Amino acid sequence: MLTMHLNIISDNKINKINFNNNNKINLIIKIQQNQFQQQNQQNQFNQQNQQNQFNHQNQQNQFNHQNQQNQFNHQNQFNHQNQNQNQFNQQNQFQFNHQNQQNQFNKFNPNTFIQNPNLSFKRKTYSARYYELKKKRENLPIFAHKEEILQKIKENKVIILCGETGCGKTTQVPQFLIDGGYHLTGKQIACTQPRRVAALNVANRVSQEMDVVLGEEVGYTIRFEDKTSSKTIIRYLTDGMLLREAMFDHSLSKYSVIIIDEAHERTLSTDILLGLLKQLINKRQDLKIIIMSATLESEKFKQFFIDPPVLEISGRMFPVEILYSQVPEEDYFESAIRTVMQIHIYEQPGDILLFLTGEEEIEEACKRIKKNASQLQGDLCGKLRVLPLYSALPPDVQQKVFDDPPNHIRIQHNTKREILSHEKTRNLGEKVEQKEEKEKSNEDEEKILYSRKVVIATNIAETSITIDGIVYVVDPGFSKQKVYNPRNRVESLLITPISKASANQRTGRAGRTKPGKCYRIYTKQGYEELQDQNNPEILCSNLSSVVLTLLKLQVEDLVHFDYMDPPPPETLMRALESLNYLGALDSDGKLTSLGNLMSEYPLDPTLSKMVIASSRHNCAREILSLAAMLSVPSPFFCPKEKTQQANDTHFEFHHESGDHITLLNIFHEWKSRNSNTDWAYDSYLNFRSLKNAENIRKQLSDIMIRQNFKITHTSIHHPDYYKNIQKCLVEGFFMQVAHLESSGKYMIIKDKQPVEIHPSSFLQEKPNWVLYNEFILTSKNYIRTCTKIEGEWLIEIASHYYDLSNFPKGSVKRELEKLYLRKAFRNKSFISSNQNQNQNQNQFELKFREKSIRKKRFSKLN
Ligand SMILES: Nc1ncnc2c1ncn2[C@@H]1O[C@H](COP(=O)(O)OP(=O)(O)OP(=O)(O)O)[C@@H](O)[C@H]1O
Repeated sequence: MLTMHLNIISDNKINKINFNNNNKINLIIKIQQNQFQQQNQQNQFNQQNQQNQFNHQNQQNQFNHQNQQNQFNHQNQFNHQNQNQNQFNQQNQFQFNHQNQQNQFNKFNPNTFIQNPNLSFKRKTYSARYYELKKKRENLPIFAHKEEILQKIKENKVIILCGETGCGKTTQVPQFLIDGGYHLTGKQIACTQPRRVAALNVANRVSQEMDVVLGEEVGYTIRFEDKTSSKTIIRYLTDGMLLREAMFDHSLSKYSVIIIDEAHERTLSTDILLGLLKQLINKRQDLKIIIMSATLESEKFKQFFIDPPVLEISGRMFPVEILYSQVPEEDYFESAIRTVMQIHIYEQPGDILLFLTGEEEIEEACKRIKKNASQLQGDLCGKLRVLPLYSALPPDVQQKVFDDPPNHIRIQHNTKREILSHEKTRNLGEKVEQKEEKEKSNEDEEKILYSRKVVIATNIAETSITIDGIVYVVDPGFSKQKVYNPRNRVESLLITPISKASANQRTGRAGRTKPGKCYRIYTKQGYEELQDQNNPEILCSNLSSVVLTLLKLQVEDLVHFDYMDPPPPETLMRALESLNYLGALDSDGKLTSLGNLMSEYPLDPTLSKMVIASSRHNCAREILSLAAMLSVPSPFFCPKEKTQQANDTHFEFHHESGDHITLLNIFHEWKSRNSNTDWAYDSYLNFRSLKNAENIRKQLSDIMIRQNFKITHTSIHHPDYYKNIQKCLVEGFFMQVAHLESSGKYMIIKDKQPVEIHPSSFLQEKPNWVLYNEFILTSKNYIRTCTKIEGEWLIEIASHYYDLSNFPKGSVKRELEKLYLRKAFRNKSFISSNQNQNQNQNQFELKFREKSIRKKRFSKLN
C-alpha cells in the first residue's frame, strides 16, 4: 500500500511529498506553496460542485412534476434586447470604417496571393463553387486583416488572435499562412480543435474553399482516423492528437506553424500543449505559434507567453439578437422545449440549435419535440426535422446535422401566413387560438408553412462549427462539466451553469450565414452572474494519461512543468500512484519499460496495461477486440418504438459473466457475418460503432506487433477461454472493483463508496466481486460495463494493491484475509512472498516480450 506524507515548508516555498510503499517507493517532489493552496481551492470547488449538483437534481425532480402538468400553459417571456441590434450596427459601422482605413493604408488587394505564383497554392482551373466561396471568404471580417496577421506572425514567434465568433479565424488563418508561404519548406500548418466533430467539419469546409479533395492538401487527424496524405499542407487535428504526435516527435518537426484554436476551452491537452510549445519555441527558431479564440482571457495568455502581440478583430458576419428570459426559469428543460416549439410556429424561416447537457436529455428532448411537432403539423406549420448531436453518436450520424435543411417553404392555399411578435406572445395555447381565429377570417389567402431542422446538441457544437441554416440558438445555460475527486479517483460529469465565454460561443453559432437570434433561457442578471471563463480541465480531471504522456515527452519534473494553471498536487499524486500500481512508473516516479510501452497506445493506461498483459494470458486476440469495443460509442441501438424487441435481441448476445464478454460476443458475431450492415441493423446494433471498433482493433494490434508482443489466443473450447479474458481484465482494472456487502449492496473497494450496477448491465446475478469500466455519478452512484470476477484473481494479479497491511478495516479486508489464507494453504507459502509479485509480473511481461523478439530474430537468421 502506498502512503504519502506532505510536508509544507512555507518559508522557502518548497514542499516534499514522499511516497512510501514499504520502503520501496521514495519519490520526492518539490512543489510550490501556491500549488498547495490551489489544492485546497480545488477541493472546495469539487465539494461545492457536488453540493450544487444534488441541489440541482432535487430541484429538477420537483420541477419535472410541476411542468408536466403545466406544459404549454407556462409563459415564456423574453426581454427584447433591441439595443443589441443597435450596438451591433454601431460596432459594424465602426468596423467597416476601420476596415476601409486599413485597406487604404495597406493598399491591400485580396487577390494578392492568386497573383503571386511563388507563394500561392494554385491550380490551373477552379470550379464555380470555388469562386462562389471565394466571394464569401473575401467578405469575412478577418479578410481585411490578412496582411496584418501575416506581418505580425513574420515578426513574432507567438501571436494571440482574438476575433468575434464567425469572423473567419479557423477557416481563413491557415489559408493565409499558405499564401504567406509557410508550407514551402515542406512543412505543414497544424490547427488544433478541442473536438473531433469540429476538426472534421472545418477541414471539409476548407477543402471546399481551396477546391481540393478532403484528405489531400487539406486533411484532418482525429483519434483512430487520419485523413491526410503526403500532399497535406493544412492539417486540422484534435489537441489530443497533436499531443500524441509530440510523444514520438518531440519537436513537432513536421509543422511550420501550430495554431491552438479555441484556446479558451482550456482542455487538458490544450494546456499541456501550451506548456510544451512554450519550451519548443526556444528550441525551434523556425516555429510559429498562433493562439486563437473569440472569448479568450488574453491577459493570462499574454503573461504566459511573455508578452506576444494580441490582434483583436471586431465584427461578425451577421448580427445576432440576444433575448433573455424576464424571470428565472424554473425548469430549463421544459422551457427549452417550449421555446423551440414557439420558434417553429411563430418565427421566420431558419433552423434551430438547442443546447442541452447530455445524451439522455437530448434523446428525451428529441422525443418530446417530435411528438409536439407531429401534433402541430399539417395546418399550423411545416415539417420539423429533429437531429441529435453528442459525442457518443457515431460520426456519420453526427454529420447528418450538417446536411442541407429540409425544403424551407411549403405554401398552403386558403389560409394566411401569420407571424406573431414576441410582445403579443403570452402562451402557446393562447397563440394557437388567436392564430386559428385569424386564419378563419382570411380563408382565401395563402399560408406559408416553414419547414426547419432543429439540432439538439451538447457543448460539442459550442465552438468552431458552422451549421449552415442555423438562425435561432436556444441556450438554457447549463452543461456537463468534469469534476474529479482524487480521494476516490472518481471522475464525474456534473450539470453546472456555463461560463460567459461559453454563452457567447453558443450565441456565435448563429449569425454565421445569416442574421440570427439567441434565446437565453436565463435572465440578463443571470448572465452577469456567470463566471467569465471555463474552469481549466487540468484542475478537475484524472491526470493518469497526462502524466504518462508527459513522462514519455521526457518531462521528468512534473511539478515544475510550465502549466498555465498547475494541477492540484493531490491529483498529481493520485495519478503517479495509480501509474505506479499499474507498473508504468517505478518507485522513483520514472517511466518503466512497461510504462514506455503503455504510453504508445492511444488508450487510457488501464486499457493499455490490459492489452499488453493479454499476450501473457493467451487472449490477445480477444482483448484487442474488447479494448476496441470499449473505445467506441455503445453499439446498442434501441429505437424508442421497439425497445422491447431491441432488448430481447441484445440479450441473445449476453454472457453470464457480464458486459465485457457480451461486447466481445457482439464483435465476434459481427465479424462472423462478414461485417454485414444489414445484420447489424436487424440486430439493433450500431453499424458505425462496430466498423470503428474493427478499425481501432487493427491499429491496436499493429502497435502490439510493432512492440513484439505475440497475438496469442486460446481455443473457445478450452475450459480457460473465458477465465483468461476475465483475469486479463483484472490486470488493468484491479483498482476498479466493487464488493457485495452482507447488506446486499455493492461497495467500491478501498474507497468504501456505495454503488449500484447500472440497469443496462447484462449481469443476471449479484456476484461477490465485480469489476467495472466506468463510475457514473447521477442521482445514484452507478458502475457501468461490469464483469463478474473471482476474489482470488485480485490477490493473484494485484497483491501489491490488495496488500492487507495497509488495507482499510471491514468486510472486504476480512474476505481478502480468508483468500490469502486459502492461497497460502494451497501454495504452502507465506503471504509476504506475494508482495513482490507485481514487479515480478512486470519483469515477466518484459522477459516475455524479449523472448519473443529473440525468437523472431532467430527465425529470421534461419
Ligand atoms: N460549413 C460551412 N457552411 C457555411 N458557411 C461556413 C461553413 N464554415 C464556415 N462558414 C462561413 O465562414 C465563416 C467563418 O467561419 P470560421 O469557423 O472560420 O469562423 P471563426 O472565427 O473561427 O469562428 P469561431 O470563433 O466560432 O470558431 C462563418 O461565419 C460562415 O460564414
